[in-house]
This record gives sequence, structure tokens and C-alpha cells, in this order.
Amino acid sequence: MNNFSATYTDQYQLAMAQVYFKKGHKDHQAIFDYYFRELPYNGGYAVFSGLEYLLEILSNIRFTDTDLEFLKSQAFEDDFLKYLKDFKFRGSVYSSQEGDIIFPTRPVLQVEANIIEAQIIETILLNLLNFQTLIATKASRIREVAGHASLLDFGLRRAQATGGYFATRAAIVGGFDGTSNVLAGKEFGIPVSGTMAHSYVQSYDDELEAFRDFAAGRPKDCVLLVDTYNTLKSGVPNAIKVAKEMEERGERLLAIRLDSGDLSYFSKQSRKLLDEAGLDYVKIAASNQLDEYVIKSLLEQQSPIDIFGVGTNLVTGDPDGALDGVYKLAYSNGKPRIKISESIVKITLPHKKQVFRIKDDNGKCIGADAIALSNQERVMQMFHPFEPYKSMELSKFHQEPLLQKVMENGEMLINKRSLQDISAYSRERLSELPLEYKRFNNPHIYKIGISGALRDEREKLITTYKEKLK
Ligand SMILES: Nc1ncnc2c1ncn2[C@@H]1O[C@H](COP(=O)(O)OP(=O)(O)OP(=O)(O)O)[C@@H](O)[C@H]1O
Ligand SMILES: O=P(O)(O)OC[C@H]1O[C@H](OP(=O)(O)OP(=O)(O)O)[C@H](O)[C@@H]1O
Ligand SMILES: O=C(O)c1cccnc1
Repeated sequence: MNNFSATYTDQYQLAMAQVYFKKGHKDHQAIFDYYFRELPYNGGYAVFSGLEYLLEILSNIRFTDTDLEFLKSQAFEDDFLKYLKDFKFRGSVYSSQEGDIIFPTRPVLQVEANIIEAQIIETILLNLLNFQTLIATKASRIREVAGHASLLDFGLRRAQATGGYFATRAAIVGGFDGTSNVLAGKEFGIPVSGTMAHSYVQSYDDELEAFRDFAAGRPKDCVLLVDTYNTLKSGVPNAIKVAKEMEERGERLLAIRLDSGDLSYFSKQSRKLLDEAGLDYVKIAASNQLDEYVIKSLLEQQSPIDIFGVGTNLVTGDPDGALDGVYKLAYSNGKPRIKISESIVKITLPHKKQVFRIKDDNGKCIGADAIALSNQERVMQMFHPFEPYKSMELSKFHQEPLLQKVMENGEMLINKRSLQDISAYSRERLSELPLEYKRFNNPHIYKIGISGALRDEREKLITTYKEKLK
């Protein structure tokens, strides 16, 4: 699924691009910032996902002949369409690494390109990064509470159509171990696994016979669904019979799956029956509308569940429909640009920028990122972006620059990592964040500040625009 047409955009991008073309602005260099304003799930952090996939798309994106015919039918003019025939993204991208933990209002990524290219790619960039970041963040919250249990994505059937494909990718970035999604597994190199459906058991007259046939077909990774009729009186006893028959053949039943009822109670009772039968190696999988809160509660009750299958709440990012990531112009045609809004939090930050993560001597985050002008190597003091009396002295801290050049002239500069490597990086970055930022209820608020130089530049621009209005 990585052949996106450049028409994967909003019409207004093309309408603006046509004006830039006709007015001779097409070679004006622009810088756009990608950032979001609100953390999803009332959480304390988000996990950045989608970057490496986006970079691949950007290096390939084109308008085909049929795309151009369609645009002609939409009243775009011939000279502009001729220009689009050679369209290619030739810009640079500066970004946080995929898997890093990110926070509101600070640039996560910057695009530097001619204004037409930068504008046309806005929509696909937001579409891919906002959704995958939303889902990777959900997955990470689930991973945080799941301890050593394996986490499987079961969500494809419940996802917003093809979003399921990207949800699976993001779930792995956030810390899931595998998926039932065969296409995503194949294309992203993710372990694919699965159990059986109730319909399979129902289609047999006899549950035991259904289990036997399934075990014969999948002797190495057999998981039996035990709740179709009666979990403790029928499902688990039949699974035990099949496990014993497998032992005689030198095989091992991998797990049973519980999909209904009180998962804590049934997992404890099932564990007891399995252990009494000498099957302590048979694992217990659970599913059914799970999320981070239910899994946390199940494990707090010491439920002996080894594998969680999570569908709906993972892939839809429940209860948040979207991440509110935006793409805002910071610089164009040699000048810093600003959007001045009635609402102070919507005033944008001009100029090309760098973001520093502030760390103590042990490499732990102190809970602050500082936004600076790109030519600043350190930030001595950071100021609250909208509350001028709040500031923090940063000179004694380590400062890690977060935005790195990951694309130049439309070519990816970084080596593509496996999703498992991105996930391991994400876990490592999360381990640098103190626990109070990770709790679910009222997490501590991570501070985002701006350097004095950036603040002064912003003030200068605001003053200039106010003068113009007089
Ligand atoms: N976004 C920000 N940018 C710069 N400075 C800030 C920001 N937010 C708070 N500060 C400053 O950081 C210091 C601590 O702020 P505050 O008491 O609000 O945070 P806290 O997290 O409750 O406490 P602390 O960080 O001291 O543990 C104050 O001096 C405040 O002015
Ligand atoms: O609850 P979710 O987190 O969304 O996880 C996915 C659900 O999808 C399946 O149910 P479904 O009824 O679709 O099929 P089944 O017959 O295999 O149970 C599975 O049994 C889970 O309950
Ligand atoms: O393999 C499974 O058990 C599975 C797959 C998708 C959805 N629900 C369950």
C-alpha cells in the first residue's frame, strides 16, 4: 500500500499551489512546522509514529496522467498541470525520530521545500502522522500496564476501514508484539498469529472434535477458544483432553483463549484446572473489549493472563477520534511568518527551529523541552510560551537536540529500521521519563518553553503586524 498518488491531498492545497505557480512564487522556499496541541487520552505523553513510512511515500509521490486528467476536469489550468506532471517532493525534512516521546506545541517535524511542494504534501503528512501517533500512543499506554504479557492486535475488523493497516504498524511501534492482520504482517515484517473464532467451534456438532481437528492443523501454535458453550465445564476440560493427546504426539498446546465473562475469575479457574492436569506450560489468552484500564485492573487482580488480544479500543484510538496535529507556516521567501490569532495559544512560532530535550546528569528527562531558533546551540533560559513571568534556568542541564535532518532533496537520509527496533527505541525513550508523567490520572504536565531569542523574534513580528493594522 505504498503507492500514494499526489492527489491524496485537499483541493485547497492545489488551488493555492496554482496561485503560487501563476504568480511566480513557485521557487519560494518555505518552512512548515508539524506539531499537535493536546495530548490524547488525557495522558502525559505521546509516541511519535508514521515518520519512516511517510518518508518513503514522500520520496515516491507523483501525479499520474489520469490524476492530471481528473484535475483538468476540476478547472485546473493547463500550464499548472504541465508543471505538476514533473512534480516530485524535493524538499528536506527535519524530525524527531519515530518512536520518540513527544509533547504538545513543540515542533515534532519541519518541512523545508518550495512552497508548492510543501503545501501539497501537508494533507498526507497530517493524515499519516496524526493517526499513527494516536494509535502508537494508545498501544504504548497498554504496553506500560501489561507487564510481561504478550500483546496482540486483533483490530482489523473494527478499524476505520483501511486505517487498520496503519493501526497495526503503529501498534507495534507502541509496544505490541504481534497481529492477526496478515497483510500488515507481510508488508511490515510483524509476527502474525491468531486463534480461532466461535463460528469454527459452532460449525462442529462436538467442541472436542473441533479442538482435535484444529490441533492437528496447527500443532506448533494451537490456541483453543474455550468459551463457546461453557468455559469451565466444557471448553477447558476439552482443551485439557486435546493438550494431553498432543503431548502423546510430542506436541504442546500453546494456549487457551477466554473471550467472555469475568476474565479475572475465569483465568484463575482455568489456570487451576490446567495446572492440576500438569499443563502449567499452557498459556491463557484473553480478549473482549480490552483497553489499558481493563488490562491494568486484570493484572492488579493477579489474573494469570499471558496474552492479551486487543481490537476496537486500540485501533480506533478510543475514546479519542483523532490527534489534532497541525502544519503551520514558519518561514517563506526569506522572511519569518507568524499567524496571530484571537486565541493566544494559537499564535504560531516563526522561523526555522530546533527543539532541545532537557536532561539531568543521569540522562533522565527533567520534564522539559525547549524550542529555540535553529542557529542556537543551547538554551540558557526558557520562557513559558504565553505566560511571560514563568521561566526556567537551563544552563546547568544537558540539552539533546531533537530535530535531525532525515530527508534532503526528497531522498531519505536515515536507514529504515524494523518496527521492532523502532519499538525498542520508543521503550528506551519512555524509560527516561519519570513515572509521574506516565500515570493515567492527572499526569504531571511536561513543560514546553521557548528561548529568549525566539520569544523576541515572535514579539517583533507581532508588533510589526499590529503596527500595520493601525
Ligand atoms: N512552560 C514553561 N516554560 C518555562 N518555565 C516554566 C514553564 N512552566 C513553568 N515554568 C517555571 O518552572 C518553575 C516550576 O513551575 P511549576 O511550579 O508550575 O511547575 P511544577 O512542575 O509544579 O514544579 P517543579 O517543576 O518545580 O517541580 C517555575 O519557576 C515556573 O515559572
Ligand atoms: O473486542 P475487541 O477488543 O474488539 O477484540 C476483537 C474481538 O473480535 C473477535 O470477536 P468477534 O465477535 O468479531 O469474533 P469471534 O467470533 O471470533 O469472537 C474476538 O473474539 C474479540 O472479542
Ligand atoms: O485470532 C484471533 O483470536 C482473533 C483475530 C481477530 C479478532 N479476534 C480474534
